[in-house]
Amino acid sequence: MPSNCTEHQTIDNELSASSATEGTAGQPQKSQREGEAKGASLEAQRTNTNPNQILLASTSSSIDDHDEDQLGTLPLPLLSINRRIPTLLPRPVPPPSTRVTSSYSDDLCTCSNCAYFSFSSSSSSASSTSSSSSSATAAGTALASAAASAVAKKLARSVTATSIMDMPYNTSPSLRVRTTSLNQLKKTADLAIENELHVCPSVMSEELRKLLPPTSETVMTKPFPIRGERTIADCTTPHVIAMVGLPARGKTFISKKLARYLNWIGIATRVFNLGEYRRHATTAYKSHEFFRADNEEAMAIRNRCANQALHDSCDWLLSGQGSIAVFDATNSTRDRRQLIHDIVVKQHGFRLFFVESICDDPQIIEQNILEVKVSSPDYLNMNTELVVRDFLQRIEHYEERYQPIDEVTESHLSFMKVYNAGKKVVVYNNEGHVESRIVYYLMNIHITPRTIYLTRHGESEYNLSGLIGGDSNLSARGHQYANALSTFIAQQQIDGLRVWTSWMKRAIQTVADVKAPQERWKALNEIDAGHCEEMTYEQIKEKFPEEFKARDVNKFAYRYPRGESYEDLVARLEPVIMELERQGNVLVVSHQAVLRCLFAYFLDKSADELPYLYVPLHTVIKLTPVAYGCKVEHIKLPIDAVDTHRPKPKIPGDVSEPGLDGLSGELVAPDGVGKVLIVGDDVATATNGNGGRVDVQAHQ
Ligand SMILES: O=P(O)(O)OC[C@H]1O[C@@](CO)(OP(=O)(O)O)[C@@H](O)[C@@H]1O
Repeated sequence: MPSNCTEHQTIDNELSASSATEGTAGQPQKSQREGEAKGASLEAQRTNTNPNQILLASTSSSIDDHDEDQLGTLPLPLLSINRRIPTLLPRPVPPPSTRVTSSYSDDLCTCSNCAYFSFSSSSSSASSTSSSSSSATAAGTALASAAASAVAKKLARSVTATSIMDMPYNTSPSLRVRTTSLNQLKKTADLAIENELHVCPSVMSEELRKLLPPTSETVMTKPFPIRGERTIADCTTPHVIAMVGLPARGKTFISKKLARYLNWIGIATRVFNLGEYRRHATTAYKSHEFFRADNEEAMAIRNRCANQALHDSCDWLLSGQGSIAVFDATNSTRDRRQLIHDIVVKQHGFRLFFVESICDDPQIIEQNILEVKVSSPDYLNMNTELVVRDFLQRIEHYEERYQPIDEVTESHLSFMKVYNAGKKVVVYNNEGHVESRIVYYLMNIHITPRTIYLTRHGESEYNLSGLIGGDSNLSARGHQYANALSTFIAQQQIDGLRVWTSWMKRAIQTVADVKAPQERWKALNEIDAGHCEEMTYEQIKEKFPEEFKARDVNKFAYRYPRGESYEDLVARLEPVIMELERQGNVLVVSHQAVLRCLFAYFLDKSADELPYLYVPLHTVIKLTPVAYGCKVEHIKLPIDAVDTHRPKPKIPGDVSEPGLDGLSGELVAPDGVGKVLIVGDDVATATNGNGGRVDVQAHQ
């Protein structure tokens, strides 16, 4: 867009700023190949420096038992009030030469507002540095009139005959609808309003503007921010989520699960578990006596640990490393909560949200003790019965002082109460986007035992020829897998199983014989490779070498021209995860990239690891929730298939390094995620555990 028009310059600047804050915008158009290599490496640097791209793995171990309520009488160490409140997820702004201000920047404006014309590239740097807003010079005007017809022609061409490759790259999936609108636009261009199309977008009618292809500007319309995009001010304020509740009420379960979810959607979150602080500070735990209110020595230790954990949570947020700290402790007295409020809200200006877990169902409590307390380091080598007895006494000590959050006396707090693992939920003073998402997520999770089965479709015709994307049929071996899968599923006798597939033929054909209710999810469709659809990796490298290299540099953030990135996929899959959380037993039949995203959610994998997770064909991944983690079993059904896994090459863009040969019987996943269970020809025998190898990893 010409930038010496004041109006345009403003828009340019906005767009530049917006490009700079978006994780995916700013890729040069085809005509600017010169700058692409540089742009790609800058993009990589830029995304690498975005802390939000690096999902923080929870530092908490599988250890639970943080139920260290405190009296809240000791003052917490004073933290500096003047410390910087971090603007989360800072993103260095790329130099102007690499910015693309707008997808219209190639277009020439003939509107009366503009006195500047340029036939050159879309990069804003040259024009923005050389121009001034008042430079409606006579020369410019003369040039304008001389060029007017050429401009009109060029615009007409660009509107009516824009090839897909000339379309802007920075399209978000949520906006894909606009691509379709372009066709409408082309038709419209033939009609009477052609003249209007020749004006710059800033002076176009709102109606017409809506039909133009998406730009970095329109990325803002995403339903919620994803990694690297902080379009909602609420997300820039650090949050402390403080748990509340008696011991064995599932606080650690909620904390860890919530952190895993938030990290997965791109909000860096870390759990600060008080039990771990206490165990680190002392090995003095001998029995429930430690938690008696009149045990002064122990109480002093507990208070010190609580102070330290809260202090560390705030420090971590202040350091800018993360956005949400989950303070996993009982926080079961009013005084303690007030103290947390004073530190978190009054002193630091952070947001504070309490999540109280209330449970009076003895079965749930007992199950919790048996599942996670028995294996706690507090009870090493202790007989289960003694553990249960000791723990119940520990709970009694807490009950003496426990004050549930009170709507009247603590009306200034924001909180939610979860009763009996989600039977009832109360939300009070809920504020802002982040809290709403937390509430929504916690309303959807449940603790009923169930199993999730993930599998890719059977081998497809495109898999055989190495083509990515498309919508091809199953190969002959793919059909064999479909048969084997239906046999396997039938043998598992899974209660109330539901089958979810993408809309792709290869996925639907794979479950043709599976006897269970089926649902098709468009959200489960494979990553959209845009211009690279139906090409082999070699062809992409040949035709778009810079693009191919850029993907290897940062595969998670890389967005295919007119297609999607893994980052986009995660955003697209959030509703699927939410619904999976609500369901019982589900078989999900989808695709390599999509299943990597789902798998990463369950295994708490970082954005760096996610795009390289090993999800081979003809293998069922069985996920069973256990304690705070997930048991993973890879069950390879005995039908050969090609291996479509392309490991991260040492040199970006290198296709010479071979992937794994799926036929060679490689057992261990290349990235160490899970192991492979090879079942013999007799699926029934092997999967019943009487034959074959069972290699299982539990991920906490
Ligand atoms: O992100 P990468 O590693 O390219 O993997 C995704 C690719 O996997 C493929 C196969 O190469 O998935 P699938 O066969 O499961 O549909 C492609 O369609 C898809 O583009």
